[in-house]
Amino acid sequence: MNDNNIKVVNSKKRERMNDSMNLFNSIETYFNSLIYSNSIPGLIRNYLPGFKNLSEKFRKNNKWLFYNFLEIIKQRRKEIALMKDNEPINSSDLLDILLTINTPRDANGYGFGFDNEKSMTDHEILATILDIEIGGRDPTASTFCFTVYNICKNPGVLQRLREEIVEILGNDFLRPITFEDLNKFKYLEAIIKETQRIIPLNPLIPRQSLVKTTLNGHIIEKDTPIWLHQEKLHKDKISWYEPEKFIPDRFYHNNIEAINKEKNAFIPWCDGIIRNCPGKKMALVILKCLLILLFRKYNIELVDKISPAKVMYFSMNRSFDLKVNLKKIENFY
Ligand code: HEM
Repeated sequence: MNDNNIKVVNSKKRERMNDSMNLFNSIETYFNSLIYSNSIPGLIRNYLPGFKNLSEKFRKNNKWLFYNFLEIIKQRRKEIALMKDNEPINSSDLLDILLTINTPRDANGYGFGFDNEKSMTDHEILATILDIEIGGRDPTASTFCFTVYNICKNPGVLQRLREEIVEILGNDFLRPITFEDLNKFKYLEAIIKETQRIIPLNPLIPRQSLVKTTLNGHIIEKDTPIWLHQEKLHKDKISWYEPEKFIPDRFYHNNIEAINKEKNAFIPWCDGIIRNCPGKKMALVILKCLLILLFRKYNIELVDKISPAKVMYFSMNRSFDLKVNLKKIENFY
Protein backbone atom coordinates (compact mmCIF):
# COMPACT_ATOMS: atom_id res chain seq x y z
CA MET A 1 0.00 0.00 0.00
CA ASN A 2 1.49 3.38 -0.95
CA ASP A 3 1.18 6.73 0.86
CA ASN A 4 -1.72 7.84 -1.33
CA ASN A 5 -3.71 4.71 -0.51
CA ILE A 6 -3.15 5.27 3.20
CA LYS A 7 -4.39 8.86 2.86
CA VAL A 8 -7.58 7.68 1.10
CA VAL A 9 -8.24 5.04 3.80
CA ASN A 10 -7.66 7.61 6.54
CA SER A 11 -9.91 10.19 4.96
CA LYS A 12 -12.68 7.54 4.55
CA LYS A 13 -12.27 6.60 8.21
CA ARG A 14 -12.51 10.27 9.20
CA GLU A 15 -15.62 10.67 7.05
CA ARG A 16 -17.25 7.69 8.75
CA MET A 17 -16.32 9.05 12.18
CA ASN A 18 -17.80 12.43 11.27
CA ASP A 19 -20.99 10.73 10.08
CA SER A 20 -21.24 8.84 13.39
CA MET A 21 -20.60 12.01 15.39
CA ASN A 22 -23.29 13.87 13.41
CA LEU A 23 -25.74 11.07 14.10
CA PHE A 24 -24.97 11.01 17.83
CA ASN A 25 -25.19 14.80 18.11
CA SER A 26 -28.50 14.69 16.32
CA ILE A 27 -29.84 12.02 18.73
CA GLU A 28 -28.76 14.23 21.65
CA THR A 29 -30.63 17.19 20.11
CA TYR A 30 -33.66 14.95 19.56
CA PHE A 31 -33.57 14.01 23.26
CA ASN A 32 -33.41 17.68 24.24
CA SER A 33 -36.33 18.39 21.90
CA LEU A 34 -38.45 15.82 23.78
CA ILE A 35 -37.70 17.45 27.13
CA TYR A 36 -38.33 20.88 25.58
CA SER A 37 -41.72 19.94 24.15
CA ASN A 38 -42.73 18.19 27.38
CA SER A 39 -41.84 21.21 29.52
CA ILE A 40 -42.76 24.27 27.39
CA PRO A 41 -46.44 24.82 26.46
CA GLY A 42 -47.26 24.71 22.73
CA LEU A 43 -48.46 28.31 22.67
CA ILE A 44 -45.04 29.57 23.79
CA ARG A 45 -43.08 27.09 21.64
CA ASN A 46 -44.92 27.97 18.46
CA TYR A 47 -45.54 31.70 18.74
CA LEU A 48 -43.06 33.44 21.05
CA PRO A 49 -39.98 34.81 19.20
CA GLY A 50 -36.83 33.02 20.36
CA PHE A 51 -38.78 29.90 21.31
CA LYS A 52 -40.21 29.76 17.78
CA ASN A 53 -36.68 29.68 16.30
CA LEU A 54 -35.61 27.01 18.73
CA SER A 55 -38.67 24.90 17.87
CA GLU A 56 -37.78 25.25 14.19
CA LYS A 57 -34.20 24.15 14.90
CA PHE A 58 -35.50 21.06 16.73
CA ARG A 59 -37.96 20.27 13.93
CA LYS A 60 -35.18 20.45 11.30
CA ASN A 61 -32.89 18.26 13.37
CA ASN A 62 -35.55 15.62 13.98
CA LYS A 63 -36.47 15.53 10.28
CA TRP A 64 -32.80 15.04 9.37
CA LEU A 65 -32.38 12.35 12.03
CA PHE A 66 -35.44 10.31 11.06
CA TYR A 67 -34.61 10.55 7.34
CA ASN A 68 -30.98 9.44 7.76
CA PHE A 69 -31.78 6.71 10.28
CA LEU A 70 -34.46 5.30 7.98
CA GLU A 71 -31.94 5.33 5.11
CA ILE A 72 -29.49 3.26 7.21
CA ILE A 73 -32.27 0.80 8.10
CA LYS A 74 -33.41 0.50 4.45
CA GLN A 75 -29.84 0.02 3.24
CA ARG A 76 -29.15 -2.78 5.74
CA ARG A 77 -32.50 -4.43 4.93
CA LYS A 78 -31.45 -4.51 1.28
CA GLU A 79 -28.03 -5.96 2.14
CA ILE A 80 -29.62 -8.73 4.22
CA ALA A 81 -32.11 -9.52 1.43
CA LEU A 82 -29.18 -9.97 -0.99
CA MET A 83 -27.30 -12.34 1.35
CA LYS A 84 -27.21 -16.06 0.68
CA ASP A 85 -29.62 -18.12 2.83
CA ASN A 86 -26.82 -19.76 4.82
CA GLU A 87 -24.79 -16.55 5.26
CA PRO A 88 -24.99 -15.65 8.98
CA ILE A 89 -26.10 -12.17 10.06
CA ASN A 90 -24.38 -10.29 12.85
CA SER A 91 -26.42 -11.62 15.76
CA SER A 92 -24.91 -9.16 18.26
CA ASP A 93 -25.82 -6.11 16.20
CA LEU A 94 -29.04 -4.47 17.38
CA LEU A 95 -30.11 -3.35 13.91
CA ASP A 96 -29.61 -6.84 12.46
CA ILE A 97 -31.52 -8.42 15.34
CA LEU A 98 -34.47 -6.04 14.89
CA LEU A 99 -34.46 -6.45 11.10
CA THR A 100 -34.63 -10.24 11.33
CA ILE A 101 -37.01 -10.71 14.28
CA ASN A 102 -39.80 -13.10 13.23
CA THR A 103 -38.27 -13.68 9.81
CA PRO A 104 -36.60 -16.91 8.62
CA ARG A 105 -33.27 -15.36 9.70
CA ASP A 106 -34.44 -14.73 13.31
CA ALA A 107 -31.41 -15.38 15.55
CA ASN A 108 -33.70 -17.09 18.13
CA GLY A 109 -34.75 -19.53 15.44
CA TYR A 110 -38.45 -18.68 15.75
CA GLY A 111 -38.82 -17.95 12.04
CA PHE A 112 -41.57 -16.17 10.22
CA GLY A 113 -44.95 -15.88 11.89
CA PHE A 114 -43.88 -17.48 15.19
CA ASP A 115 -46.62 -17.02 17.77
CA ASN A 116 -48.45 -14.86 15.20
CA GLU A 117 -45.92 -12.09 15.78
CA LYS A 118 -45.10 -9.90 12.78
CA SER A 119 -41.65 -8.79 11.71
CA MET A 120 -40.84 -5.12 12.32
CA THR A 121 -41.37 -2.25 9.90
CA ASP A 122 -38.64 0.37 9.30
CA HIS A 123 -40.52 2.91 11.44
CA GLU A 124 -40.95 0.44 14.33
CA ILE A 125 -37.22 -0.30 14.20
CA LEU A 126 -36.40 3.42 14.18
CA ALA A 127 -38.64 4.05 17.23
CA THR A 128 -37.18 1.07 19.12
CA ILE A 129 -33.56 2.10 18.50
CA LEU A 130 -34.25 5.68 19.57
CA ASP A 131 -36.02 4.44 22.73
CA ILE A 132 -33.07 2.24 23.62
CA GLU A 133 -30.52 4.93 22.77
CA ILE A 134 -32.28 7.61 24.81
CA GLY A 135 -33.56 5.47 27.68
CA GLY A 136 -30.33 3.55 27.93
CA ARG A 137 -27.77 6.31 28.02
CA ASP A 138 -28.35 9.18 30.46
CA PRO A 139 -30.35 7.26 33.12
CA THR A 140 -27.72 4.52 33.34
CA ALA A 141 -24.77 6.95 33.22
CA SER A 142 -26.23 9.11 36.00
CA THR A 143 -27.11 6.12 38.20
CA PHE A 144 -23.56 4.87 37.68
CA CYS A 145 -22.08 8.22 38.82
CA PHE A 146 -24.41 8.46 41.85
CA THR A 147 -23.40 4.93 42.86
CA VAL A 148 -19.67 5.68 42.50
CA TYR A 149 -20.20 8.80 44.64
CA ASN A 150 -22.02 6.85 47.39
CA ILE A 151 -19.44 4.06 47.47
CA CYS A 152 -16.55 6.53 47.70
CA LYS A 153 -18.34 8.50 50.44
CA ASN A 154 -18.74 5.35 52.58
CA PRO A 155 -15.41 3.54 53.18
CA GLY A 156 -17.17 0.67 55.03
CA VAL A 157 -19.35 0.04 51.98
CA LEU A 158 -16.32 0.17 49.67
CA GLN A 159 -14.50 -2.37 51.85
CA ARG A 160 -17.44 -4.81 51.75
CA LEU A 161 -17.80 -4.38 47.99
CA ARG A 162 -14.10 -5.21 47.51
CA GLU A 163 -14.54 -8.32 49.67
CA GLU A 164 -17.53 -9.39 47.58
CA ILE A 165 -15.55 -8.88 44.35
CA VAL A 166 -12.68 -11.07 45.62
CA GLU A 167 -15.07 -13.67 47.03
CA ILE A 168 -16.88 -14.09 43.70
CA LEU A 169 -14.14 -13.41 41.15
CA GLY A 170 -11.05 -14.38 43.11
CA ASN A 171 -7.72 -12.59 42.86
CA ASP A 172 -7.30 -13.02 39.11
CA PHE A 173 -8.09 -9.52 37.91
CA LEU A 174 -8.21 -10.63 34.31
CA ARG A 175 -10.89 -13.29 34.84
CA PRO A 176 -13.87 -12.40 32.61
CA ILE A 177 -17.18 -11.72 34.37
CA THR A 178 -20.00 -14.11 33.49
CA PHE A 179 -23.76 -13.65 33.75
CA GLU A 180 -23.82 -16.22 36.59
CA ASP A 181 -21.22 -14.14 38.47
CA LEU A 182 -23.41 -11.05 38.16
CA ASN A 183 -26.34 -12.80 39.87
CA LYS A 184 -24.13 -13.52 42.89
CA PHE A 185 -23.31 -9.85 43.54
CA LYS A 186 -26.00 -9.33 46.19
CA TYR A 187 -24.19 -6.62 48.15
CA LEU A 188 -23.48 -4.64 44.97
CA GLU A 189 -27.16 -5.01 44.10
CA ALA A 190 -28.04 -3.61 47.54
CA ILE A 191 -25.67 -0.66 46.96
CA ILE A 192 -27.33 0.14 43.61
CA LYS A 193 -30.83 -0.10 45.16
CA GLU A 194 -29.87 2.13 48.08
CA THR A 195 -28.43 4.65 45.59
CA GLN A 196 -31.68 4.59 43.63
CA ARG A 197 -33.63 5.09 46.85
CA ILE A 198 -31.62 8.05 48.03
CA ILE A 199 -31.16 9.77 44.62
CA PRO A 200 -34.09 8.62 42.48
CA LEU A 201 -33.62 9.32 38.81
CA ASN A 202 -37.22 10.32 38.21
CA PRO A 203 -38.31 12.14 41.36
CA LEU A 204 -41.67 12.95 39.75
CA ILE A 205 -43.65 10.36 37.80
CA PRO A 206 -46.62 11.54 35.71
CA ARG A 207 -49.80 9.45 35.81
CA GLN A 208 -53.52 9.91 35.16
CA SER A 209 -56.48 8.44 37.07
CA LEU A 210 -58.40 5.90 35.01
CA VAL A 211 -61.47 5.98 37.26
CA LYS A 212 -63.01 8.28 39.86
CA THR A 213 -61.53 7.36 43.23
CA THR A 214 -60.79 8.59 46.73
CA LEU A 215 -57.25 9.04 47.99
CA ASN A 216 -56.62 9.90 51.61
CA GLY A 217 -60.05 11.50 51.81
CA HIS A 218 -59.65 13.51 48.59
CA ILE A 219 -61.93 12.78 45.67
CA ILE A 220 -59.94 12.25 42.45
CA GLU A 221 -62.04 12.60 39.31
CA LYS A 222 -61.48 10.26 36.32
CA ASP A 223 -58.71 11.48 33.96
CA THR A 224 -57.07 13.73 36.57
CA PRO A 225 -53.31 14.21 35.92
CA ILE A 226 -51.35 13.04 38.98
CA TRP A 227 -47.69 13.50 39.89
CA LEU A 228 -46.30 10.64 41.92
CA HIS A 229 -43.56 12.02 44.16
CA GLN A 230 -41.05 9.18 44.06
CA GLU A 231 -38.44 11.06 46.07
CA LYS A 232 -40.86 11.66 49.00
CA LEU A 233 -41.89 8.01 48.90
CA HIS A 234 -38.26 6.86 49.00
CA LYS A 235 -37.52 9.03 52.01
CA ASP A 236 -40.77 8.63 53.91
CA LYS A 237 -40.02 8.50 57.66
CA ILE A 238 -42.83 6.00 58.30
CA SER A 239 -41.38 3.51 55.83
CA TRP A 240 -37.64 3.99 56.22
CA TYR A 241 -35.34 3.95 59.22
CA GLU A 242 -33.04 7.02 59.07
CA PRO A 243 -34.13 7.72 55.46
CA GLU A 244 -31.41 10.30 54.75
CA LYS A 245 -28.62 7.82 55.54
CA PHE A 246 -26.98 5.60 52.93
CA ILE A 247 -27.44 2.07 54.32
CA PRO A 248 -27.24 -0.67 51.61
CA ASP A 249 -27.96 -3.31 54.28
CA ARG A 250 -31.63 -2.34 54.06
CA PHE A 251 -31.69 -4.29 50.81
CA TYR A 252 -29.17 -7.01 51.63
CA HIS A 253 -30.02 -10.70 51.91
CA ASN A 254 -33.74 -10.40 51.40
CA ASN A 255 -34.21 -8.24 54.42
CA ILE A 256 -37.93 -8.80 55.15
CA GLU A 257 -38.54 -5.15 55.94
CA ALA A 258 -37.06 -4.18 52.56
CA ILE A 259 -39.13 -6.74 50.66
CA ASN A 260 -42.33 -5.26 52.07
CA LYS A 261 -41.13 -1.79 51.26
CA GLU A 262 -40.08 -2.67 47.74
CA LYS A 263 -43.74 -3.34 46.98
CA ASN A 264 -45.00 -0.02 48.19
CA ALA A 265 -42.33 2.50 49.02
CA PHE A 266 -39.50 1.77 46.59
CA ILE A 267 -40.25 2.20 42.89
CA PRO A 268 -37.07 3.23 41.01
CA TRP A 269 -38.28 1.46 37.84
CA CYS A 270 -41.97 2.16 38.48
CA ASP A 271 -42.54 -1.61 38.67
CA GLY A 272 -46.12 -2.65 39.17
CA ILE A 273 -47.80 0.54 38.05
CA ILE A 274 -48.69 -0.44 34.48
CA ARG A 275 -45.98 1.51 32.64
CA ASN A 276 -42.51 0.68 33.82
CA CYS A 277 -38.93 0.67 32.58
CA PRO A 278 -38.38 -1.96 29.87
CA GLY A 279 -34.59 -1.50 30.15
CA LYS A 280 -34.28 -2.52 33.83
CA LYS A 281 -32.44 -5.81 33.25
CA MET A 282 -30.08 -4.30 30.68
CA ALA A 283 -29.35 -1.33 32.96
CA LEU A 284 -28.54 -3.62 35.89
CA VAL A 285 -26.12 -5.69 33.80
CA ILE A 286 -24.36 -2.54 32.57
CA LEU A 287 -24.21 -0.99 36.05
CA LYS A 288 -22.93 -4.12 37.76
CA CYS A 289 -20.26 -4.78 35.10
CA LEU A 290 -18.98 -1.20 35.09
CA LEU A 291 -18.86 -0.95 38.88
CA ILE A 292 -17.11 -4.31 39.29
CA LEU A 293 -14.53 -3.47 36.60
CA LEU A 294 -13.87 -0.06 38.11
CA PHE A 295 -13.59 -1.06 41.79
CA ARG A 296 -11.73 -4.28 41.00
CA LYS A 297 -8.91 -2.40 39.30
CA TYR A 298 -8.74 1.06 40.88
CA ASN A 299 -8.59 2.85 44.19
CA ILE A 300 -10.97 5.75 43.75
CA GLU A 301 -11.21 8.91 45.81
CA LEU A 302 -13.60 11.82 45.47
CA VAL A 303 -11.74 15.05 44.71
CA ASP A 304 -14.34 16.95 46.74
CA LYS A 305 -14.92 14.77 49.81
CA ILE A 306 -17.29 17.19 51.54
CA SER A 307 -20.00 18.40 49.16
CA PRO A 308 -23.14 16.35 48.53
CA ALA A 309 -23.51 14.63 45.13
CA LYS A 310 -23.95 17.21 42.39
CA VAL A 311 -27.41 16.58 41.00
CA MET A 312 -29.03 18.68 38.30
CA TYR A 313 -32.77 18.29 37.67
CA PHE A 314 -33.63 18.55 33.99
CA SER A 315 -36.63 16.32 33.36
CA MET A 316 -34.76 13.76 35.49
CA ASN A 317 -32.02 13.84 38.12
CA ARG A 318 -28.66 13.92 36.33
CA SER A 319 -25.17 13.69 37.70
CA PHE A 320 -22.78 16.42 36.72
CA ASP A 321 -19.21 17.22 37.69
CA LEU A 322 -18.23 14.05 39.56
CA LYS A 323 -14.46 14.43 39.89
CA VAL A 324 -12.45 11.46 41.18
CA ASN A 325 -8.81 10.46 41.50
CA LEU A 326 -8.06 7.01 40.12
CA LYS A 327 -5.08 4.94 41.18
CA LYS A 328 -4.41 1.44 39.91
CA ILE A 329 -4.51 -1.12 42.74
CA GLU A 330 -0.90 -2.23 43.45
CA ASN A 331 -1.26 -5.96 42.81
CA PHE A 332 -3.16 -5.43 39.56
CA TYR A 333 -1.28 -6.92 36.62
C1 HEM B 1 -30.48 2.93 35.89
C2 HEM B 1 -31.03 3.03 34.73
C3 HEM B 1 -32.49 3.30 34.47
C4 HEM B 1 -33.46 3.76 35.30
C5 HEM B 1 -33.36 4.13 36.79
C6 HEM B 1 -34.68 3.83 34.53
C7 HEM B 1 -35.90 4.25 35.03
C8 HEM B 1 -37.02 4.42 34.27
C9 HEM B 1 -38.27 4.93 34.76
C10 HEM B 1 -38.56 5.33 36.20
C11 HEM B 1 -39.12 5.00 33.70
C12 HEM B 1 -40.55 5.55 33.72
C13 HEM B 1 -41.51 4.42 33.75
C14 HEM B 1 -42.91 4.90 33.93
O1 HEM B 1 -43.26 6.02 33.55
O2 HEM B 1 -43.63 4.10 34.48
C15 HEM B 1 -38.40 4.53 32.52
C16 HEM B 1 -38.94 4.44 31.25
C17 HEM B 1 -38.27 3.94 30.17
N1 HEM B 1 -37.00 3.38 30.16
FE1 HEM B 1 -35.74 3.29 31.72
N2 HEM B 1 -34.41 3.41 33.25
C18 HEM B 1 -33.09 3.06 33.18
C19 HEM B 1 -32.43 2.52 32.08
C20 HEM B 1 -33.01 2.21 30.88
C21 HEM B 1 -32.37 1.49 29.80
C22 HEM B 1 -30.97 0.89 29.85
C23 HEM B 1 -33.27 1.47 28.77
C24 HEM B 1 -33.16 0.86 27.40
C25 HEM B 1 -32.29 0.03 27.00
C26 HEM B 1 -34.47 2.15 29.21
C27 HEM B 1 -35.58 2.36 28.43
C28 HEM B 1 -36.72 2.98 28.88
C29 HEM B 1 -37.87 3.26 28.01
C30 HEM B 1 -37.99 2.95 26.52
C31 HEM B 1 -38.84 3.87 28.83
C32 HEM B 1 -40.22 4.39 28.42
C33 HEM B 1 -41.24 3.32 28.64
C34 HEM B 1 -42.63 3.80 28.25
O3 HEM B 1 -42.75 4.79 27.55
O4 HEM B 1 -43.59 3.17 28.67
N3 HEM B 1 -34.27 2.58 30.50
N4 HEM B 1 -37.13 4.17 32.90
